[in-house]
Amino acid sequence: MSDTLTLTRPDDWHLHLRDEAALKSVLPYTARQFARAIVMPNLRPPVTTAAQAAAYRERILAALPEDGPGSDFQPLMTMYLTDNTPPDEIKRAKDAGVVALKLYPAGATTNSDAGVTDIRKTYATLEAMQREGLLFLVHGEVTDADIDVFDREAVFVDRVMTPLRAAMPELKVVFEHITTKEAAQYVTEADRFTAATITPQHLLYNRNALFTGGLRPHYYCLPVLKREEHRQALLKAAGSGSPKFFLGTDSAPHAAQLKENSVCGAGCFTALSALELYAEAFEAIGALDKLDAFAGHHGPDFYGLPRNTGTVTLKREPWTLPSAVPFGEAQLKPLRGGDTLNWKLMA
Ligand SMILES: NC(=O)N[C@@H](CC(=O)O)C(=O)O
Ligand SMILES: [Zn+2]
Ligand SMILES: [Zn+2]
Repeated sequence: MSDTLTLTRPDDWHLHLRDEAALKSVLPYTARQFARAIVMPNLRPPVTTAAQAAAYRERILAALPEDGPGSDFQPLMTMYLTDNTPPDEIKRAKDAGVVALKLYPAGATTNSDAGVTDIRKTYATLEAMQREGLLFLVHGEVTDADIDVFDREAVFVDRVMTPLRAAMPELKVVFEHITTKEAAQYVTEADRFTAATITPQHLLYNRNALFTGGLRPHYYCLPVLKREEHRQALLKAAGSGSPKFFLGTDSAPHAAQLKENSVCGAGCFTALSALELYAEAFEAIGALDKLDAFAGHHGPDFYGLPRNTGTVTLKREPWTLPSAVPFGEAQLKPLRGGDTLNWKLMA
């Protein structure tokens, strides 16, 4: 049993950085752990144009430390797809360095009001993306009122993913933050144009974590945690070594007072200890040797980007995760805050 784990410098392929003071508070945590991250566009208002994405990238770069660790962090920008994103915006997006567009089914999650009401309305724009080589990142849940919250992802596979793949076979699609055995199986069996990200919380917890000793808002994210059989399927997929599965934390900060509220916002904040949490999950299934490729190879390979050079080191060294950190004027409570973690990322 090794006490040191050396990994290719990893990237986070699904991240929420927010904006302004919140951005300044959370960015250093990710910049310390990851070389690059795919930055989600669900700001208020959402990042729907190439110009907005370019401006957001400048605000992120301006919030980075000037030198030292994390100063070379690279944000990879995305745009928020709406029913009305014009196909000719895709060329402008590509020229502005945008790498992907994001599907939020209207009403599915945090800041998704401007999301897509019917994916068929966006097909002309998706065709332009397929042509230009931009990726399509999907929050894979249907939002129909008659579908049980726990079934939203499995129903999405049948109703949206399957027809989408048939209509747009060479569009690279990332099924984001998968949570079910149905999604894991779909991606496993799909061709090389389909991949998925998996979060640390969906590898470490099943839905019991939401209710242990009372309602636990900091474990609430979307798609919501599922039954143990689904967690097992995700662990199997992540630990399989398949290049279709890669790291995407979905670290999604919400002020503590909005999590610990009568209506709790969806999102788990994990940026502070992301690699440590993944190491814990991979170790639990005896797959630590698969973490390097999951965290550092499969993502850039699928996106068609170079792998990072350099390495990071995790040591088996217990440390206590802070129970809260500043978040602009507010406070932010990390998932597992106050707990002792067994792995520690070395500076
Ligand atoms: N995952 C979440 O629970 N929340 C994300 C949105 C998302 O990724 O769906 C957020 O922006 O807070
Ligand atoms: Zn999402
Ligand atoms: Zn997300």
